[in-house]
Amino acid sequence: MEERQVPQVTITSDVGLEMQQDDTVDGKLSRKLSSSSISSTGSSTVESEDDLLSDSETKGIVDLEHLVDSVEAKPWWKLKTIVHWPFGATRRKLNWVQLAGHKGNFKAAEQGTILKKFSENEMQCFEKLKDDTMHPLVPFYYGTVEKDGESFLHMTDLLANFDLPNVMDCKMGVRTYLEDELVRARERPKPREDLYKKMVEVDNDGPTPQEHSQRGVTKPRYMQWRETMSSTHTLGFRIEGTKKSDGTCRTDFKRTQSKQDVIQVLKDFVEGNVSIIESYLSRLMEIRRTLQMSAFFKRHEVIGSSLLFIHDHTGKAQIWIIDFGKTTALPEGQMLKHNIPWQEGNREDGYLWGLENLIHTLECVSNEVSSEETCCSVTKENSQTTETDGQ
Ligand SMILES: Nc1ncnc2c1ncn2[C@@H]1O[C@H](COP(=O)(O)OP(=O)(O)OP(=O)(O)O)[C@@H](O)[C@H]1O
Ligand SMILES: O=P(O)(O)O[C@@H]1[C@H](O)[C@H](O)[C@@H](OP(=O)(O)O)[C@H](OP(=O)(O)O)[C@H]1O
Repeated sequence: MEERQVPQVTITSDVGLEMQQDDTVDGKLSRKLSSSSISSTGSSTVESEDDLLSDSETKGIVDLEHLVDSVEAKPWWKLKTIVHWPFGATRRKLNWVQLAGHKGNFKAAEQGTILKKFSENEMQCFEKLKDDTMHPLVPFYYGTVEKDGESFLHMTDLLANFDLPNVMDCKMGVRTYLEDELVRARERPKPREDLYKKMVEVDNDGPTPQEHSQRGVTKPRYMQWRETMSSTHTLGFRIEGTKKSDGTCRTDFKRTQSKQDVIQVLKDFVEGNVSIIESYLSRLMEIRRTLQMSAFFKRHEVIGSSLLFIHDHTGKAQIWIIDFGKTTALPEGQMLKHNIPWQEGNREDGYLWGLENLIHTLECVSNEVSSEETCCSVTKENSQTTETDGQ
């Protein structure tokens, strides 16, 4: 698969953002996304499908606009829920990568924090998560901030404590759209040309003859196609993107479907480092334990949420649960199992089933890497024996 150089984005607290390389995202010129492309913030539930635009250039290294005018200048925002705000900021550098989602959704903030475009739904999730066992698994949430009528969610930048981090976004669950979206599309089908184009780019045989002739596909149809093309359908998770410390960034995993293909991507991501794999495995098991105990998790349909894997050369490896834009509360008294098949109406998301498969897939990576190491050391020993024999 194609690998692209990642432009280094340097963010400083006093001078804002400096691009050290060219302003490209996945090899194309980055551009501002239409403000209507905010469906990931949860607002798609109230918009008709044709109000939404999509952007195939949304993933990769992003030009994070810094909203702080200067360290000395009076900050423009109004903190609604202040937990902690380190105003005595010092100059810092940050290489930031956005592996999924919509471009323009994130802004740089001070000292290890970022701002994400406000979504009422996600905000409510963060508020509820404060009192849940899942709290240590999600970015720390500081509250909302406002600027010129635009609101943001202020949270920990999970990359901040890593040195040249390797990052991977893994979208969890067997379903990536809300049941509501399906109902709306059925009542008022709105074929979208942008989604049609994205589909054709990957597979010209993807659209039906009718979709070809109208040059449009509906959102759920596109999302379902994405699920079946990738491992979402078969494994309950899919890799959205990876960025490695050497600067290579890959977001072209739309056809990464088989377990063996996923193993290959994971292996490449961890570069055969057994200790990193072990750290990730133990964190995944901790996540599984925590989710099984979480009241929040039981009472929410978790759609489109990702596990963000981060490790660096120091051996530090961690995973967090991110993106609650489409995580929605169930009616009072209803609970989900998260590991049974989805049937329209039951709102099951297959999250725990996907997590189980992800753990198993990573264990396969561990086994493969270990057996390659054993195989290598046996080969080495043999060649040493041969060399000695030959002397
Ligand atoms: N707290 C964080 N710290 C560091 N990186 C983050 C954080 N939150 C998100 N990211 C980066 O941004 C990407 C997109 O995040 P997220 O999924 O929250 O955005 P989104 O626009 O809601 O996405 P989608 O449209 O898929 O719902 C992630 O893949 C990750 O690379
Ligand atoms: O990964 P792709 O192939 O680029 O497809 C996008 C991806 O599935 C996003 O998760 C989705 O946003 P939501 O999760 O917010 O629905 C977006 O919908 P959109 O085009 O309506 O924004 C899709 O276009």
